[in-house]
Amino acid sequence: MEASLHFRGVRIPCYSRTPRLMHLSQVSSALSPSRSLYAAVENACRRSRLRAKSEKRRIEAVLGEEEEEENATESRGSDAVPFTCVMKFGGSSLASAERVREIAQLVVSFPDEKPIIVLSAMGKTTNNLLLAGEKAVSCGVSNASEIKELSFVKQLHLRTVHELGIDASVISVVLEELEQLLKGIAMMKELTLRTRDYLVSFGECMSTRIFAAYLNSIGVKARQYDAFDIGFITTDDFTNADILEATYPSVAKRLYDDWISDPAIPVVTGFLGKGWKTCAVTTLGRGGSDLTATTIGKALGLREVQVWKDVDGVLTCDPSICPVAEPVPFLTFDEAAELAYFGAQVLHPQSMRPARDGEIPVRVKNSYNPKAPGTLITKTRDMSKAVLTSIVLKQNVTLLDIVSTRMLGQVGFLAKVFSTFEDLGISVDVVATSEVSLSLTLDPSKFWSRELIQQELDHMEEELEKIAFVNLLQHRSIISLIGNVQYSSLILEKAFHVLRTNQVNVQMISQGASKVNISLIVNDSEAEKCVKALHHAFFESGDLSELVPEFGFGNGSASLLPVET
Ligand SMILES: Nc1ncnc2c1ncn2[C@@H]1O[C@H](COP(=O)(O)OP(=O)(O)O)[C@@H](O)[C@H]1O
Ligand SMILES: N[C@@H](CC(=O)OP(=O)(O)O)C(=O)O
Repeated sequence: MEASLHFRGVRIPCYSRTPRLMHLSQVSSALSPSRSLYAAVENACRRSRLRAKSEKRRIEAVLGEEEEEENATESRGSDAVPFTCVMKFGGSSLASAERVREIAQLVVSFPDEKPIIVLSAMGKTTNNLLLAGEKAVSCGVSNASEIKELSFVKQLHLRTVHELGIDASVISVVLEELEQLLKGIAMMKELTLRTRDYLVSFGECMSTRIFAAYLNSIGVKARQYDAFDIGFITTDDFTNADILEATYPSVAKRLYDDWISDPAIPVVTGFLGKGWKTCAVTTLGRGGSDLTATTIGKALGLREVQVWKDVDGVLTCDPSICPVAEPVPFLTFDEAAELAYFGAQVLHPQSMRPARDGEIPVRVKNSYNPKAPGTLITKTRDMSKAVLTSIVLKQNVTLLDIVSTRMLGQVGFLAKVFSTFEDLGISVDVVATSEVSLSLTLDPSKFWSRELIQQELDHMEEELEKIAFVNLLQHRSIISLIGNVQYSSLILEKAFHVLRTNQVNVQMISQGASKVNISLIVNDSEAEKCVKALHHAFFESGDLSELVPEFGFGNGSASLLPVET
């Protein structure tokens, strides 16, 4: 089993190099300032570092020239690279032939850009493939071809190629293979995580083949790439793989070399990689194409990564909860990462990491409304007039209260608790602690990771009960207030006023040393009501500036909008 450590939904694998280890130490400072907790985190870091070193040696042995290639990439420099940006289009932008046409027009409407295109699967293809796989397990081989979701996927793609006037042969082999795979699953009567990744990969493999063929058919030279064939090397954690450092030089070299020998717009599958030990297709977790895009951006040192969505940028709240949510014009990588970790579906939780490391600006745009300015995510921004940026809701989390069974001052209590989580591979989101007690949240839905099922929760409880009294509370929600924690008193005062008015009792609060996030834990049943009320108070009533003397009076909510640096 691969050793790994989870904090705040972030998996820190043993392969990691410095950036992720640094992230862990940043996370440690986000926790309440308890020495024992720091010690626990430090120990975990040390263990992880040692493992990372040995893994690094193994990877380098496998990949041989990694360092040389890295230097070669650096010396090429961004000026010499024939690409200026990544343009990533998600499933919501690619739901039909008409949308494919519009996206192609959008790509060519920026003549100054030399893009690398990253695509997700069309529409709801990934969900349909997953459902088809689940049905195949129990439907019997002779019925596998008739699975409703398979027919839906087939029809969508065949109709699309037909309507675009391109040859169906670009996807017919892929579709045949897909059907064979479902028959195989039906025969085996099981769907492993590895097979599940292979199954969903057909979505991105088809959308990119169709898009590249369409660009070529309208006279725009394009070349399709499967990410797993061009150097996207990942851990072997199927359904939630991590990109390994070796990916950056490999991908840069392949795209660059191909361009030099035969220039064409690259159209790359998002979401997919190749496990470094198994060599099997892996996926980067749901919504992982954003991460593919920022990885390519960093690999080639590009000017910008654009992620095209179906909303006008990152919004002040999930629009399905608050339809009046407004776009946030500017964000820092830290704010965007926090927003994504804490459940804002608009960005993949890990996607900011390569962008932050490579300092590549990320622009979130609306493919249905390209003129809208969107959200620009950069390393820094002027925070002097920013109070609250966005409210994020993560539902169905589990709250765990742990109280040491020993006396006050017991050495190593927190270290033991955290090593239990490490051993069980359980991800911790929010933590509040005193010397002998600890409250934390776990995310059982973990849609970008394996399921934390009841059995695992029971096992965890059993382990922790060896050293502590444990109280497990399910169906809780984390409301994250992303913004300028310099104004935390103001934010908290207002938030608590709203919650008190709505007769909601906050069960846990965590601000820690994070500069951008205050988390409040409430019951699931009250969560949406709270978010709506908070959004109304912070973003719809427009009087927040009056509470911040240095902002001056009477500026209204507009004065709270961030200013680009
Ligand atoms: N804070 C938020 N800002 C913007 N969109 C959000 C936010 N929270 C949730 N969403 C949802 O995220 C969706 C966009 O993300 P996603 O579906 O992953 O796009 P794509 O599939 O095109 O990559 C939006 O349609 C919106 O409903
Ligand atoms: N198709 C994959 C990967 C992805 O990134 O999708 P989207 O960009 O549509 O969220 C998924 O549905 O998870």
